[in-house]
Amino acid sequence: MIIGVLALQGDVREHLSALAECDAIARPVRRPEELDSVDALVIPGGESTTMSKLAIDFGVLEPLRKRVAGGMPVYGSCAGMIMLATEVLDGRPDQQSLAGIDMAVRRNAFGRQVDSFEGPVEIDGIDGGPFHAVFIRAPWVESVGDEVDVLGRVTEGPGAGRIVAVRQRNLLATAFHPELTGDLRVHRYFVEMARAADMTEG
Ligand SMILES: NC(=O)CC[C@H](N)C(=O)O
Repeated sequence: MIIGVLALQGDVREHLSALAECDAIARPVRRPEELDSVDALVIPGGESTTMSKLAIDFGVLEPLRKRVAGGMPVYGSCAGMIMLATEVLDGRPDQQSLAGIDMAVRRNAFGRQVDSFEGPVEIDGIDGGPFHAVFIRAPWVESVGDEVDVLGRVTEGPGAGRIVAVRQRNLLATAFHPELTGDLRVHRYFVEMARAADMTEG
């Protein structure tokens, strides 16, 4: 099983090394044929408006939408979470998303008060205590549909109570950046998700 990291823009290298540390085979994905050769995908943090524009330029937006709709396991962090949402609030009018997770996310939601902050986030299904979550011009999830599992919320500071980790079937998203803190638990969780999906597909 090979996990791709969407490498149009953003913190690609950090995700590749986190996945390697989880003993997963990982490689960057930019073009449709590279997407065809992976079984699962990580969409990194960065800037969702730029990423969506580059996805169109590289001809990979529609292929990505098809893979997401077809059940490929995807993990999106921060800008990646925005890319996975069905609805983007405070987005650019021409911003495109992959419409995988039935949720409305608000871009730069915490940023009205502070650019970045760090705090503890407990994630359902991941043991070992709360994450030290790093939020950088992060979105939060404003609302979710019935099929979405809320996995984590901010517990303190600006936006306490806001949803910042969700899962819908094979799609996982966090508003924070576990690839920046050396805590591999979210990546391990995703690698397990991807392996389980790979097994059921045969
Ligand atoms: N760290 C991040 O990924 C920031 C996300 C960025 N604010 C966006 O709108 O895409």
